[in-house]
Amino acid sequence: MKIGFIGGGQMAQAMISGLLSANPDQVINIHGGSARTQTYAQAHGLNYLPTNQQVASESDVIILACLPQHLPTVASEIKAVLTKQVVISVLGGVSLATLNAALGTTVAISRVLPNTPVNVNAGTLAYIHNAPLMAQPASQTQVEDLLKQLGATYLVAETQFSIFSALAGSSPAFIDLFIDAMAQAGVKYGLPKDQAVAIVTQTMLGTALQVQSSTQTPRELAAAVASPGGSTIAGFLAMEEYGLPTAIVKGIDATVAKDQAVD
Ligand SMILES: NC(=O)C1=CN([C@@H]2O[C@H](COP(=O)(O)OP(=O)(O)OC[C@H]3O[C@@H](n4cnc5c(N)ncnc54)[C@H](O)[C@@H]3O)[C@@H](O)[C@H]2O)C=CC1
Ligand SMILES: O=C(O)[C@@H]1CCC=N1
Repeated sequence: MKIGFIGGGQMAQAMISGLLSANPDQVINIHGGSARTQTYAQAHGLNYLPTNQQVASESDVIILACLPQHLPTVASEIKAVLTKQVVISVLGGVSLATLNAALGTTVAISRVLPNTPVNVNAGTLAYIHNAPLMAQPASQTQVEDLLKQLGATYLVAETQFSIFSALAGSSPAFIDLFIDAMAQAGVKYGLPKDQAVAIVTQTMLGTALQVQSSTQTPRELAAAVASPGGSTIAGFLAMEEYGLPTAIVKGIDATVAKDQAVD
């Protein structure tokens, strides 16, 4: 199976890194809007093609990884050569209806929302297939198997894509912000920044594994950390007083609103 990427930016590179780790022999065609994609392709042993149309005609699965605003141009370039290929779109906020209107109503399309940890095969990905793809069980399995190489996959209703995008697609940025803020506090108290980042990251990994394997809720696990009269409850209450939980929900509200405004 040949995979073709249209767009060679952050998300394409993260997916390519994950796909090649899972299968170093994977054939990947690619075209992007700038010369940088060609340089990137050469450095990673990809097959750089001079047009989006060639990527589309020479691939079995086409991954649309350009920006949402590039869709009309890209669709006009590839539409004529779409026959049996399956299209995976990772365009944030762009519905299957819009994709079908741009690419043709008979084209098999999967709308996918990945996140950057796909680059270490630890992504969180939402997917939903359109009717033509639903009518092709073998192609459906092909797409789902491809996505599973990149991380945990969730079949998500289209109405839930915006909140999924905020909680999984955008949240690596929010979590990076949290890690960095904690590490800054570490620096304030004399730790070297890299050591502080390593300590916070390891703690986050451990906590995530604990939440995943526990029957207790995150609130209950937090309560177990906060010894009566101890230091944790003092910090916890100060974070609440300064609005950390509200700030997070407001951030998610803004993220969802922006995503919903794309289509
Ligand atoms: N970065 C992320 O964490 C996530 C991104 N996405 C989606 O992935 C898509 C790409 O986002 P990023 O990689 O972050 O942006 P980016 O700006 O890093 O990459 C965009 C790419 O599209 C290319 N491009 C521009 N015009 C083109 C054209 N006419 N034909 C082919 N390629 C063209 C650019 O050269 C660039 O390589 C977006 O639709 C975004 O919503 C989805 C989930 C997460
Ligand atoms: O920022 C964005 O628009 C994309 C969608 C989710 C993550 N990155």
